[in-house]
Amino acid sequence: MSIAVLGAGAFGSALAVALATRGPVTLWGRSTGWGRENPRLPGVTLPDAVTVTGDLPQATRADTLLLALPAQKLGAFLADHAAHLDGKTLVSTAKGIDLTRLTGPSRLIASACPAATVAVLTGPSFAADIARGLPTALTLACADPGRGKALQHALSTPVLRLYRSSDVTGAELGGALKNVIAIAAGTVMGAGLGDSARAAIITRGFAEMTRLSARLGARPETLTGLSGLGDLMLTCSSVQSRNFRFGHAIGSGSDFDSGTTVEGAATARAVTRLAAELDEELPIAAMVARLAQGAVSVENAMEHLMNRPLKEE
Ligand SMILES: NC(=O)c1ccc[n+]([C@@H]2O[C@H](COP(=O)([O-])OP(=O)(O)OC[C@H]3O[C@@H](n4cnc5c(N)ncnc54)[C@H](O)[C@@H]3O)[C@@H](O)[C@H]2O)c1
Ligand SMILES: O=P(O)(O)OC[C@H](O)CO
Repeated sequence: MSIAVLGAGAFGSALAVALATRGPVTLWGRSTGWGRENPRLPGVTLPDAVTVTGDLPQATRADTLLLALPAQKLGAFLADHAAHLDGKTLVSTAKGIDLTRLTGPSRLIASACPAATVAVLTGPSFAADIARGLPTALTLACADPGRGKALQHALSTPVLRLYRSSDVTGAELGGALKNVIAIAAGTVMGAGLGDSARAAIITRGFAEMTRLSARLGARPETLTGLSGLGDLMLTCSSVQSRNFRFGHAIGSGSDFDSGTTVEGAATARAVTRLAAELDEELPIAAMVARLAQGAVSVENAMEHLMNRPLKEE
């Protein structure tokens, strides 16, 4: 299997570093003038086995392409480059729901590249941890069991352990939705509301994740696996998380660099629209969407969530 990573941000670069321990990897990016150390992944020198290129036709000669672009950029990228991508094995690593089409990456890929094999690589993993070779376990989801097994073996390393799933919908929803709840958890901590409040928001957020995912056809056990609960735990508890830090800035009224990729902000809006279409109530996600747009104060958001009608758990 020949492998290229498309998207030379923090995660694409980290995956290239990890997979280069197994053999040659091509890393494609729009701008690659930074040489062997990507500013999005500071302190990491790309090994010789990684070929960095800005030439997409060259990169897409590989049969397996890992798509490491932000979710809101993926649709346009696929539309622009479908001729180079269709027919390949395309593995999405994006954790978000497209705001215009209200679908996850797998359906975006399938509609732009109908002859491609689609897979999703997701789960608890900070780019910096993967690049440093720290032990990490992820989910590799592919509807085709044979192809899924081949990918699982080709993309695992002694420190990057992949579990296989055929539930593509569940795997990608877990990764997208946990980012929304991480913003909520960060907001709680930034506002100084305490660890108990964070536990409550994570737990009730997870209930929203499982409810929406079930409506969209995900298997419940996928949500309790690495791609759902596992990633939720990581992202809601670490300042390494950009979604958590974004929420923390909202809660504490601090500035936040708008150039940072924060998938949960747009995904909260997408989820709110999706929930309305499905007549499903997701109060935390809805509040995150409003907080992220500055449409409600933290105080009013918390008051609203705490004073909803009392209900059964
Ligand atoms: N960073 C992590 O720890 C991590 C871990 C797991 C999954 N992810 C997921 O990976 C995805 C990418 O995140 P990241 O951390 O690499 O973000 P990043 O901000 O570090 O990098 C994004 C990259 O995408 C490129 N890009 C944006 N639009 C593009 C386009 N139209 N064409 C080509 N390139 C384009 C940018 O130039 C940039 O290099 C996100 O969905 C994220 O949730 C990230
Ligand atoms: O930095 P974040 O919040 O985008 O999280 C990165 C990964 O998704 C964690 O698994």
